[in-house]
Parts: sequence; C-alpha cells; structure tokens
Amino acid sequence: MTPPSPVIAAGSTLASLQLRPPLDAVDNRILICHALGLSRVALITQSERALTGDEAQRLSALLARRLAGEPIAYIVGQREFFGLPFEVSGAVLIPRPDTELLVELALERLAPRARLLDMGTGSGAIAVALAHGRPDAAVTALDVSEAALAVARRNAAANGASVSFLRSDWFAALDDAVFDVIVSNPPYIASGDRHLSEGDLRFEPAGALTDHADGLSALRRIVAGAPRHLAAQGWLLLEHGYDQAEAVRALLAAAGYAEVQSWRDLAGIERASGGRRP
Ligand SMILES: C[S@@+](CC[C@H](N)C(=O)[O-])C[C@H]1O[C@@H](n2cnc3c(N)ncnc32)[C@H](O)[C@@H]1O
Repeated sequence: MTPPSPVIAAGSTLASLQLRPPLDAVDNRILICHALGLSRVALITQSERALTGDEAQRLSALLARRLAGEPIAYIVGQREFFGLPFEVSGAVLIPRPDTELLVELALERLAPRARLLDMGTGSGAIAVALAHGRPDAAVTALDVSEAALAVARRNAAANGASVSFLRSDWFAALDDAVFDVIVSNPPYIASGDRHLSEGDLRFEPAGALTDHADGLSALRRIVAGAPRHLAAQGWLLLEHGYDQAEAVRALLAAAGYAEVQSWRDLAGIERASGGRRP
C-alpha cells in the first residue's frame, strides 16, 4: 500500500496533526515539537493553534524522512540514555536501552576513585553515564572514529561529565595504561547478517554495527588485549548479541579470566558477559 502523502496543509491544527496516520501519536508528537520548537506542555496548551505555511513545510520534510525509515533519534538529533540526554548523528550508534545493563554492571564494580575504560564509546553513552553517576571515577573512553569522538566530547560537556577521550584502534594508543574496569559494546553483528539491511540499522554507521567478519572478531581482540590493561582483580564487561553469550564465555574462559559469567537484560536474554583479570 502507498503511504499517505507527507504533505501537511498550512492551517492544520496541532490537535489534528497528532492523530494523523501513518505515524503513531508518540512519533507525531516528537516531530511536531521538534519542527515547531515546542515543549510537550505547549503542544497541549496550544492544541487549537493552526500551522503557518513555513511550519507546515518544515513538518512535512521531517515526516517524509520518518516515512523513509530514518530513526526518529537521528531526525531530532537526540536520544535519552540512563536518564541523560545524548546528541546523536549519523556518526554514532543510537544508544540502546539494552546497553544500560552494562552501565549498571560497571557501577556495581566501581570502587572509590576507580579507573574505568570504555572501548568503542560512540556517542559516549556508557562513559558519560558512568562519569555522571560516579564523578570520583577516572573515566577514559576511546573510539577509532574521530567523528564519533566529536559527538561524545559534546555529550560529556553537555552532561557535565568528566571523561578523557582518545582516538585508538582498540588498545593501540593506550601505551601501558591500567584500569580497574574495562567495558565495551563493540560491533558484533556478522557481515551479511540480514538485520544490517533492515530498520534503523540501515541508517547507523556500519563500523559501529559489524566487525565485517563473523561477529566475534572485535570481541576476540578485546578479550585477548584487556588483561595487559586490567589491574589485579579488574573486570572486563562486554555487551554482545542475543545468541553470542556462550561463545563469549568460551573466549573469556580460554583466555583464563576468573568468575566468567553472563547477565540477562530486562527481556531475560543474556546480553552481557564478563570476567576478572586472569
Ligand atoms: C556498537 S557501537 C557502541 C557505541 C556506544 N558505546 C554505545 O554503546 O552506544 C561500537 C563502537 O565501536 C567503535 N569501533 C569500531 N571499531 C573500532 C576499533 N577498531 N577501535 C575502537 N573503536 C572501534 C565504533 O566506531 C562504534 O562507535
């Protein structure tokens, strides 16, 4: 079926636009607020206000992008993660609620003034959430993408979080730095996986999603390289795909990590695994 035209008529009231298919009321509300620079409260109090010609054009353009499948977070340039606002652009993965599990696991393991490293920081979501929640911690975050690091630096500044950022191909630029906790949500989708050409993933940076191999190659490199940068008893905590927990535990066990285990997300799926320095 052809989707209804995204062209919005000048003179439409805000109330009528919120119920306009094919988007649901939440998406409509977010796009209207963004196009018109209105708060949610203003949308309610000004429900009978009619759109000007300029506003109708702006909203039509946003709606067309959404109907073409672009994630709403990229359209409005923002996504919430761990209760904090994060700028997002096509240079970074949109932070997922699933990844909050990794933040919680790290928070449980951070001793006072602990040193933490976030590998493949993207928007900075994990590092900024941790530095915001634990200002006493010394948080370092790295990424191979300079464009992602620029977004992450702005997110740290906007959220008042102190994070040291570093451009690095995994451990390459770390010298002999040592951390008490290393966390990573690396690219773990295998090349050729059909999900890469579906939904939001079509719009996200390929380098954030896939390792261009079997899905485990970045995880292998991190598991192998982390011991040299972990303090005694230090934790390595990794996010991975819904079907990779067994494989990641096997990698950790083969590398000699202690207390190897996996943790389930809110849907009951093992989405994070880790262990202590061998
Ligand atoms: C799945 S995204 C995670 C982003 C963010 N940490 C999050 O959880 O929302 C993976 C990140 O790893 C980065 N990355 C990919 N290859 C890398 C490499 N060789 N060295 C460092 N970072 C890398 C990507 O640029 C991307 O930002």
